[in-house]
Amino acid sequence: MIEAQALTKRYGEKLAVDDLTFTVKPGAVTGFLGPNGAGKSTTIRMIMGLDAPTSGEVTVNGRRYAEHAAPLREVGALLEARAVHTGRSAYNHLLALAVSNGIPRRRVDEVIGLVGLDTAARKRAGGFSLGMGQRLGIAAALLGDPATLVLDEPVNGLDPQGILWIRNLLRGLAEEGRTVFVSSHLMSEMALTAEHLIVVGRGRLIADTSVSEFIESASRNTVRVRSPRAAQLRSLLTGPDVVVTSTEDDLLDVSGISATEIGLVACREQIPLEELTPVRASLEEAFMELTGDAVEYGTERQAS
Ligand SMILES: Nc1ncnc2c1ncn2[C@@H]1O[C@H](COP(=O)(O)OP(=O)(O)OP(=O)(O)O)[C@@H](O)[C@H]1O
Repeated sequence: MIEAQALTKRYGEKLAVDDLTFTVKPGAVTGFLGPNGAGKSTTIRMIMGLDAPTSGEVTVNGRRYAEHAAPLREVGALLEARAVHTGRSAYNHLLALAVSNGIPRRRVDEVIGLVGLDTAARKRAGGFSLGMGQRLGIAAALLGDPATLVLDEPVNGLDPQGILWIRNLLRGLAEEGRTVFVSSHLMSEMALTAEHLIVVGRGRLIADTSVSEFIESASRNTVRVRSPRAAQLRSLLTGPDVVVTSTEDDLLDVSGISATEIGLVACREQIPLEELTPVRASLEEAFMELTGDAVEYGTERQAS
């Protein structure tokens, strides 16, 4: 559990984090979203005790980071999305961390297995690809078997397999009952990984909502329908909320009625369909809409 209470960080004139209050609960992946410069990394650094708040506070599992006797056992973090540059093998890197934190040696083998680095563990970590470096970083975060995990932009620069792997891993860790807090500026990725979202802009809280609520509220979902008898189908799609637009003779963009209902109407009237696609592409747009003011405000302020 992570609890921020009126958390504020000022760097000179710059208010990087502005009065943030939120709770990150166990048992779910919570996405921490915001445009560049929104204050995500600063917030994460304060969670991890790497930066002191100007005012307010943030606790992990009920205490400030520095107050934990064995912080690595409470919270694990992946702070930088790049490979570890080290002459040590992955195994020795993890072993050194374990030894200096009083973590038993057998846990090193466990985390290596967990992140799938078995065959590479004895190789020099400096030669790792970005994806392997991420796995090693996550192994280090998991070393103390912490109840809470914090990851700053873990999918940056990863290929699709790497992204899928991280997504499944984070979900699995949340299913085990852990608190998983993961920052990103990619709404689409978070929609697939997280159940809950905390959205910030210009250091301020913009939204604290479930992903499903966010998707529901995110502009109207549409259905793309292609049919050689589009005009006839269009005349049959009626209802108080139904809006149909058309950019091509055989193409309809329909909102206010589900793909299933459209399919049933077409079937009943024996109208052939060549395409029937629910379009949920407005997520990224909705995120831009939500954070747009915050970004514009930032530009204005910086310009003045
Ligand atoms: N040490 C620092 N000194 C001065 N300003 C800082 C410092 N660290 C961050 N800032 C400023 O605080 C604001 C928030 O930065 P932060 O890195 O936390 O944002 P972010 O949401 O993580 O952005 P990004 O997605 O680009 O990483 C930015 O305007 C940044 O320039």
